[in-house]
Amino acid sequence: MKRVGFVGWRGMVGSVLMQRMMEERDFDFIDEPVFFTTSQVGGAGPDIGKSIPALKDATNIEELKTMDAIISCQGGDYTKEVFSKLRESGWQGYWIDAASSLRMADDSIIVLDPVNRQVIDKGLAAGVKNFIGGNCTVSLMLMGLGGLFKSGQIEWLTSMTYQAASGGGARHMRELISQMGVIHNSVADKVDVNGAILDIDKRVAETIRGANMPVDNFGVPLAGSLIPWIDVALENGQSKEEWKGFVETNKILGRSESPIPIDGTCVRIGAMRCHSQAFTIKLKQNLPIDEIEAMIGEANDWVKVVPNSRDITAAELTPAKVTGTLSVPVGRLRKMNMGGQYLNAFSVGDQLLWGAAEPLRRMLRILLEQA
Ligand SMILES: NC(=O)C1=CN([C@@H]2O[C@H](COP(=O)(O)OP(=O)(O)OC[C@H]3O[C@@H](n4cnc5c(N)ncnc54)[C@H](OP(=O)(O)O)[C@@H]3O)[C@@H](O)[C@H]2O)C=CC1
Ligand SMILES: N[C@@H](CC(=O)OP(=O)(O)O)C(=O)O
Repeated sequence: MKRVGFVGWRGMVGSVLMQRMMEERDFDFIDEPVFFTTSQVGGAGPDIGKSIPALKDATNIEELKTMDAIISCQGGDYTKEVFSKLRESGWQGYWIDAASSLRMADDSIIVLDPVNRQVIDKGLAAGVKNFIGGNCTVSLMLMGLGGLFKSGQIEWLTSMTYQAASGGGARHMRELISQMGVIHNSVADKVDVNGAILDIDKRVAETIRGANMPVDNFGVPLAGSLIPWIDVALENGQSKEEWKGFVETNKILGRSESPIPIDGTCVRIGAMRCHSQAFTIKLKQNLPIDEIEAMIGEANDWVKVVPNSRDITAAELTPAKVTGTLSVPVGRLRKMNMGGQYLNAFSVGDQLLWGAAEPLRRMLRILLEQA
């Protein structure tokens, strides 16, 4: 692969992508990395340990056309503005994208190679050129429960999510921290000197509801609260985030013709960058728990079964533990009161790594290694 273009490399997802590409020495496989920008044309690109040209205009189709592959973490608006013009110009290169805009298009594949490498390979052989990263909750669910999906044991599944602030972008992460600070400041004189808890609680509640809470990005307080709605509303009452759980999962698994029913409620909580999910899984058979644990744990190198005991769960199955790592722990595995075919599970994963940047990085690497 001679020339690879990078768009959106300095954003939050793009920065994690750059970090991972450096760690894995992916740039060693690229003859000419070219960095683009929508705002800093002519400026300096990132330090990747080899010389690169000055930043190029990410909307210049003639420049983009000279790339063998382009990887974009710039966002859906950019993709909508540039992608079709680029294809209409006759460009035949590979397009790898973090944005959701092209995910459900017939000529694109949603990439998560530890789960759907066969779908990717088949697509490459058939000449598919568009490879899109999946929604973060979907990718993290499949990294965690991939073994159960692969075994064909899932009849249906619900996912109740606990999604981090980072899913909204960097400004949302900052706002969550500011909200936490405003809350603490409102009771600092009482909380640190053992003040009466009901007075503290009253002032905290007033602060959370008050005009001083910074809510420009979330629209409402998240710290000390939660938001049981992510993304826009659909006519059937689902949020778009909930809709993605069904359509994207089945597309990734290559079973859009005979889809597995999946639904749930997506909730924003005050974690920084780890999404957690609680699952109710209806199995096709009453399998023993140790068999289920083996299926889950053997599916890929990153999933880790956490024993269903309190201390290990509290230590291992949390955003605090997982953040910044590629590990995807799955725990709380137990049969439910509804019967032996009903399995409870809980997973945690970093939504900027497996949820966003890592599947893109690995797709680029697949292309680089086959070139
Ligand atoms: N956030 C998430 O969890 C996920 C996001 N995605 C997709 O990735 C896209 C990008 O998301 P995200 O990385 O959060 O977006 P960011 O807002 O962090 O970055 C997007 C672009 O904003 C520009 N920008 C302007 N000011 C700054 C600044 N101070 N620092 C860095 N960049 C700046 C950069 O473009 P330029 O250099 O051209 O100015 C950058 O590439 C999303 O729109 C979405 O489609 C996908 C999965 C998860
Ligand atoms: N919607 C996700 C983040 C995201 O960017 O999703 P998508 O790539 O499907 O637009 C969240 O808020 O947590």
